[in-house]
Amino acid sequence: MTDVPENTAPVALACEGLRYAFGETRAVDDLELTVRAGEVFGLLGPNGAGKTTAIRCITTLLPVPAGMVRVFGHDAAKERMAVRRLLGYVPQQLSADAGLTGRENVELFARVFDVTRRERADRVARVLEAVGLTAAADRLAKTYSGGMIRRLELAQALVSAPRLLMLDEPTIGLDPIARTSVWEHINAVRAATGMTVLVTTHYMDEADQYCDRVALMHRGRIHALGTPHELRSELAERRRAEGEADPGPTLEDVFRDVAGRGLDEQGGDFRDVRSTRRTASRVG
Ligand SMILES: Nc1ncnc2c1ncn2[C@@H]1O[C@H](COP(=O)(O)OP(=O)(O)OP(=O)(O)O)[C@@H](O)[C@H]1O
Repeated sequence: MTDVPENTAPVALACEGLRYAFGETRAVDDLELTVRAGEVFGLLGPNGAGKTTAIRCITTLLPVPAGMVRVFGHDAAKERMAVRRLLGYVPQQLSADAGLTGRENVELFARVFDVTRRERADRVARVLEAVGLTAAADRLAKTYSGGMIRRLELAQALVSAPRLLMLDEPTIGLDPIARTSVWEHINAVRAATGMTVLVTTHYMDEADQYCDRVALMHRGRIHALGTPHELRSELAERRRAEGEADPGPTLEDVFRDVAGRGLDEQGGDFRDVRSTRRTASRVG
């Protein structure tokens, strides 16, 4: 499905016919996606849908063997460094070093991203403040809770002042209070900077609450796309037409409707995701 939203903001991310296969497995299969500048865009889908693979292609960690990925007009296959400079990325795996303090962790990223020496201390202090870690900045990361680790990783990704922030399951394994806190910090930075956010999550309630638009991905492709409200309304409408009395479908109902039986076949159900992030428990 090609998406050209009415939103006239510049295109932050465009994937056209993106494909990536691991041997016989087509992890990403003709992916078409347009994310506008300033959006919080949710890429949803069951385990194995291809979300992480797509993110790795966009972040240039995997090549783009077929199709096109553009980040603010830069071709991810041909202009890898230009794309990397525009991106912040928080992967599913742990990216913070438990043996360093919060501040040292962020400083490391600032150096990797060539933040000038003159700017560095100030920039590091600002992102630590933006994620609510100023008071804990000089404690070792191994003393942090899972939620603090996630916010530290957010600070690491923010220190290069990215225009597109990519978050792969930023709240997995966190308690509801920590989840809310992570989202509040993401939203505050987005409001302050106009940054675009692409996020994957298995939590439909979060997607509904915090994403401007969502795409439901299944077997490498986008099967539904719109605002959470639009997707819920479409399903409600369809169910009414079929004579089904429905109190109002949730985004989870939409997800089940789209993915259908495929979920069971794959053995992956977003509600059954128990793959609690190792990082938080290991370090937190
Ligand atoms: N390194 C790899 N080698 C072989 N197959 C892989 C590899 N990484 C992913 N795959 C396969 O590619 C498909 C897409 O996986 P991917 O991790 O992108 O899905 P996902 O939507 O991010 O899943 P999850 O929600 O569990 O993170 C799956 O069938 C997966 O088994």
